[in-house]
Order: sequence, then structure tokens, then C-alpha cells
Amino acid sequence: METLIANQRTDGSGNEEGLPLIDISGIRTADRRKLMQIADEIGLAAREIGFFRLIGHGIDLSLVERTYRMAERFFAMPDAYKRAYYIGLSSNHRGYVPFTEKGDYPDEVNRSYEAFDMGVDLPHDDPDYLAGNRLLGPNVWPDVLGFKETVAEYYRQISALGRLVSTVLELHLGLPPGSMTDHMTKPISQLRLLHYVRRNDQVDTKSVNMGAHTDYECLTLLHTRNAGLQVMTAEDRWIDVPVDHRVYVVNIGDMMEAWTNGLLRSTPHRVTNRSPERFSMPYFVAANHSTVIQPFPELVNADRPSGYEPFRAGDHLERMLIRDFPYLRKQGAVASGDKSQSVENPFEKRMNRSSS
Ligand SMILES: O=C(O)CCC(=O)C(=O)O
Ligand SMILES: [Fe+2]
Repeated sequence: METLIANQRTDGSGNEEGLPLIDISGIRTADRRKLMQIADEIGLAAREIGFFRLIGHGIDLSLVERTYRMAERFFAMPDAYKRAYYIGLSSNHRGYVPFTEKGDYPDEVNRSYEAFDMGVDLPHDDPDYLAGNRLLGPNVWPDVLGFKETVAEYYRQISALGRLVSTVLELHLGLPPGSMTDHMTKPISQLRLLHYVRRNDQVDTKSVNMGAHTDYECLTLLHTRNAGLQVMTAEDRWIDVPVDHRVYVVNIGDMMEAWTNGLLRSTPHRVTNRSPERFSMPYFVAANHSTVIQPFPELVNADRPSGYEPFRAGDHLERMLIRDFPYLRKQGAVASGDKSQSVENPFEKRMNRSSS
């Protein structure tokens, strides 16, 4: 196994830095030593930048292509068709997010994207769903031929990979097995199909489409077909993420930062208007709704006291989604356990929204 530097394949941006490219083809091995080696490569990248790239991940690349095809077919449908699956019609945050829906991050200049959101596909009689949980329940499936079968299979494969990466992070951190994954039995993980459109030729290709933010969950496993994603380095500079269809881009999110007492960093990123049209598919690996996230005791000591107040995973995600989605505010949604009604994300402290 070797670690390559991503920018050996230049993306033409002139950026000299790179994100580690880690070959994880041994991640399903029973060989403990080999697994530890992968775990440490991932762990190191997660500590240093909080962003890295995985190759040899075992996700069927033809399935990835078929999933994009389903996204293309859905997003190409007329607006009225798509709006029949509008996320605002769902009580558990599933369905179509129109171009007009998502609340602007302050640095967005030419925001123009639509999305389709889904999660673990629970039955209609799921007790959490029946109790009105805002994040758990059945998916919404458009009647595009093959969509449900293809995307559900993609969800199955990507969620299994998310679990594997979480497992090796437990290993790397010296945590008891299951420290994280035992809290991912009915997770609030979401898959998002994204379609960005640069609206006209006058738009500056360096302008920001999706503004700077951190991801709210544990990990994000992102596949993208087009350039535009940028990551903030530890020195607060933006670098381009190169595109390679064989590769998953992985980043650490807020829940993981708190769990690891800040050892792993929830890293700001944004999407520019570099590509005229852009498809991407982030899968957000989260904990269960009711999991209380706080630094693992193994990662707290006199030199590194606990830096995070406990919070419930579902509360954090709901609070952030209420900030981001006007439809939830229209529905009068209030995150359970939220007294402050604050719209700030404490994990976005490091955000440097203006620099380029
Ligand atoms: O489209 C991308 O490449 C990134 C999307 C993203 O950061 C998000 O949805 O949180
Ligand atoms: Fe993100």
C-alpha cells in the first residue's frame, strides 16, 4: 500500500498542495497488522487536515455511474414533477430540495443547486417515525425507472463503507471496538444527490456556489464527477480537490470532532462555480438520533481536557438543518432540546468565509 499525493494528477488550478490519497484495498482484511497500517494512514490524514481521498474502497464504480444516471434523469424532469417530491411535504426530511430552497450561507455569491435527500429507509410503522421524529422514517422515491433499486443499493454499499472507515478510526484512536459503531445502529445518516448549475456565462468561475461550512455528522464520503470543491487547510487557505472517478473524498464532521475531543477536525469546505454543471453525492455518516456525543474518556486527559459540552446527535443535526432549510422554519420546527435558538454552529469557528 502506498500513499500518493493527490495533486500528482494536477487539476490545472495551480494549487501545489494536495490531499493524501490512501489505498484502502485491504480494509476488509482479517490481517490485524495490515488493518492497523490503513487505520493509521487514515487517522493521520484525519488529524492533520480532516480531509483525505480513498482509493481501493471496493464500491462498485458501475453502480456509482448508474446512480449518477438516476440523479441526471430525476433532475432533468420538469419542475412540477420534481416538486411532487418536495422535501417540505415530508415530515422526516426526505425528498427534493429545489434550487430555491436552501438558506444561503453568507459567502454564497452565485448559489444555484438542487438536491435529493434520503436516509435509512425505515418502514411506515417505525416507532420513531410515528412519534414524529424529524430525521427518521421512510424515504421518498421518485417513480423514475430504476431509481429506487439503484439508489437503495448505492446507499447500502456506501453506508457499509462508512461503517468500515469508522471502525478503523476506532482502531487508530485506540478506542474499544464499537465505541462509535455501536452508536450507528439506526443512524441519522443521509445521502444527498446534488446538481449544481452555473447559471450564465457572466458568472465568475471562482465565485462561491455552496458556501463555506462544516459537515454536521461524523464523516462524509463524497463522490463527485466535476471540479469545484475546495477545502480549507490548517493554515486557513482554500485548496482545490481534484476529481478522479475512482476516488472518494472523505472529511471529518462536527460529531466526530467532539467525540475525539478535537483530535480529528471538522474541516470547512465550499463549492465554487468552476464547472458549468456539476454532480456530486455526499453520504453523511452519523450516529443514532439519541446518541449523546461527548469526548470519549480515553481521549481526555490533563494535557487535553474535554473541550466539548455533551449534545445529542439528533439535536445538533436538527438545529443545523433548521438553520439551512427555510421549509423547516416555515413548519415552525424547533430542534428538541434547543433552548438557545442560536443559528451559529460552534464547529464553524474557524470559518474564513471571504478569503480565496
Ligand atoms: O458537492 C460537493 O462537492 C460538496 C457538498 C457539500 O459539502 C455538502 O453537501 O455538505
Ligand atoms: Fe459539506
